Amino acid sequence: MDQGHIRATNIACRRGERVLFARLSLALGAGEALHVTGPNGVGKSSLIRVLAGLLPAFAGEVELHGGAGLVDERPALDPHLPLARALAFWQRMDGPAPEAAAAAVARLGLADLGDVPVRFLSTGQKKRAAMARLIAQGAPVWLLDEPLNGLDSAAVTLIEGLVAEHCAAGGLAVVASHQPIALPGAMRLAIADFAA
Ligand SMILES: Nc1ncnc2c1ncn2[C@@H]1O[C@H](COP(=O)(O)OP(=O)(O)OP(=O)(O)O)[C@@H](O)[C@H]1O
Repeated sequence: MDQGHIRATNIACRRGERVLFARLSLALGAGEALHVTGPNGVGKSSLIRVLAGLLPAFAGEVELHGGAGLVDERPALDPHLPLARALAFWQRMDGPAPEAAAAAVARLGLADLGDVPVRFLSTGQKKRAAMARLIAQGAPVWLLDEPLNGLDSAAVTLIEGLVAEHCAAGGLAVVASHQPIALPGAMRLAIADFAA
């Protein structure tokens, strides 16, 4: 995997008329993880979108090196396609590694769901499918917005393990989660500390 890094310097985020946070800086390199915490509405998703380049920072700079993969609440896969075809589409777009894609499908317990249209998958199955796509992407930088939403306890443990493995392999992860997530050695950032 290529090495990635991400650095945000003195960023602020404005949504509508409100500045959600300001003077927020962070830096992560290979092997590091950051847990972004805070209550509903504090700006966790907004920070992830600023880091992903999907939302311009109101102030400050974001530098991201290496490919980035994003998993958030938005649909990751075509809802009309059977799961296997939806994943294969992205694997052709993203991925040099079909073996990694197949291994991810098996690891995430999706192997028997290949014929099921994505729109019929349960909330937890959709989240696991989004993670399978992310793994097959092979990007060093993972941006995860509430990756545990809708997951049962076994799937929570699985996602925690996948993030740990990604970091152990030299990737990095920024994980926004209002609920606890076991990320050994992770830094923590409470967005409320940067309220404007
Ligand atoms: N496009 C928008 N225009 C105006 N306000 C917005 C917009 N998008 C989000 N907001 C507001 O910005 C605030 C932060 O939203 P955000 O989704 O980043 O919070 P969050 O910490 O991820 O919350 P949650 O834990 O509920 O997912 C909220 O008050 C939300 O209503």
